[in-house]
This record gives sequence, C-alpha cells and structure tokens, in this order.
Amino acid sequence: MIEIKNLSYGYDQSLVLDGINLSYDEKEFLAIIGPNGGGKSTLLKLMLGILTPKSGEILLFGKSPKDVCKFIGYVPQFIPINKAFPISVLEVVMMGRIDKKRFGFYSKNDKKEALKALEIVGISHLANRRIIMLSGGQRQRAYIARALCSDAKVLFLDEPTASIDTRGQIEIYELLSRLNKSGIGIVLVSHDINMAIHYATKVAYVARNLVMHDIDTKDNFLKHLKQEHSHFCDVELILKECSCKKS
Ligand SMILES: Nc1ncnc2c1ncn2[C@@H]1O[C@H](COP(=O)(O)OP(=O)(O)OP(=O)(O)O)[C@@H](O)[C@H]1O
Repeated sequence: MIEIKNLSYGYDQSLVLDGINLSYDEKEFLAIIGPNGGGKSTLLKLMLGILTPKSGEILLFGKSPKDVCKFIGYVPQFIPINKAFPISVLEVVMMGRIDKKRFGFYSKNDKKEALKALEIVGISHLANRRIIMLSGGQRQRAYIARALCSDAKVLFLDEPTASIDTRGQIEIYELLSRLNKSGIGIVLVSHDINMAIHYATKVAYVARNLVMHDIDTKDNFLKHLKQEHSHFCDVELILKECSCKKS
C-alpha cells in the first residue's frame, strides 16, 4: 500500500533523508521514531504529498500521494484553534467531508458519517460542544474522527499524544490499535518509544536513514534492543550499529 524506493530529501543542499526504502501495508501499525531533527515529520509530509522527493519514488495504493489524498486521513501535530470562532465538535469532524459538499452545503449523510466517526472515537456525547472546551485527549479524538469520516484507508498522525496525560495517551493508542485491527492503516510519528513499542507492529527508526524493526512481541523487541543496541535508552535510540537490515 505504501512503497518507498530510494527516497532522498533535503530542504537545502544537505540531505535530511537519504536513500529511504519502506514497504508498508495497512494491516500494520507503523510507528516512526528517532531523534529530534532526524527527519520523521519530513518523511510523513513526503508520504502525504505535501513535499516532493528530490529523488526516489513514493507510491500509495500504486499512485502518487497527491492522487490518492481521499484515502488518507491526516492528524497534524499542531492544529491552531481560533478561540473567537465558536465552532462545534461536530462541525470540526464534518470538515473531513469538505470535498463531498454539494453546492456549499453538507448533506444529511455527511452529518450521519460525522456522528458515526464520533461514536467510533467515543465522544459522540460531545458533538455539540465547542471544540475549545474539550480536553487535549478529547480534542485529539475529534481530529481522529475528522480524519476517519473522510473515508480514509490509512491515518497518518504526527505526535498524536503530545501534551496529553498518560491515561489519555493510553486511550488514544488503544483507539488507534482498535482502528488498525478494524482494517485502517496507522502510521504515526512518536517520541514515546514505550507506547510505540507496546502498540506498534512495526517500528521505523529514522535518522537520515531508516531502519525497520518488526515487533512480534514487546519482550522480544526489548531483548533485541538489549542484545544489539547496548546504549539503548528511553529517549535517544542510537541504532547506528544495528544488525537489522538497513533499507
Ligand atoms: N521547512 C523547513 N525548512 C528548512 N529546514 C527544515 C524545514 N523543516 C524541517 N527542517 C529541518 O529538517 C530536519 C528534519 O526535520 P523534521 O521536522 O523532519 O525532524 P523530526 O525528526 O520530525 O524532528 P522532531 O523530532 O524534533 O519533531 C531538521 O534539521 C529541521 O531543522
């Protein structure tokens, strides 16, 4: 579903990503981890078609990302909220169907789909509340609902649990895991290695290059890190000596 071949990208002369290869299908819950400035968000933006590769190729569902945006739901890292604009949760979620509007109006079906998405993420009771009144975790659920109701086959999320408390983080990861099991692809950038390891089925470590790890079980992955990467710590994974296949 996502095929990346020999991808390189730099904002100026120097390369941020160099020779990246990745093969992903929607059955997987893929977490992209790595150090600050390693190129995680850049990789996500390339997969979304927001940026264009300097060299190499990215195919989503066999096509260029720009041609398949209707299958992609994106939850960005920062979503600015205009406090003076009293938009409701339901209205935010319906924005996911903006391309389906007819003559500038949402249909009954758009509203039905938005309510269904709110039901799935567990906050249908908050549909009429102003978005600024929600907690960080509830707001993040609303944005996931917005991405879902666009009929997305894969969700891309950039740091979905930043500034959410631990309980809220677990709930968001549980929700994403459930969505993944129901057939929706999940690709997320995370700094929280513990959460990523616990919920993801694949972990891509990105620091200019990409190293892919399969996670059959959390224990095996931690054992693997201990054996192969003696300087592993919670925040900075340094996998330069990694015996895993560098793709
Ligand atoms: N628009 C831009 N113009 C120039 N350089 C940029 C731009 N966006 C990112 N960079 C640089 O590209 C590199 C990779 O940035 P990116 O945001 O992809 O890293 P990241 O792994 O997501 O980092 P973090 O974990 O800190 O969010 C960094 O050195 C960053 O300064």
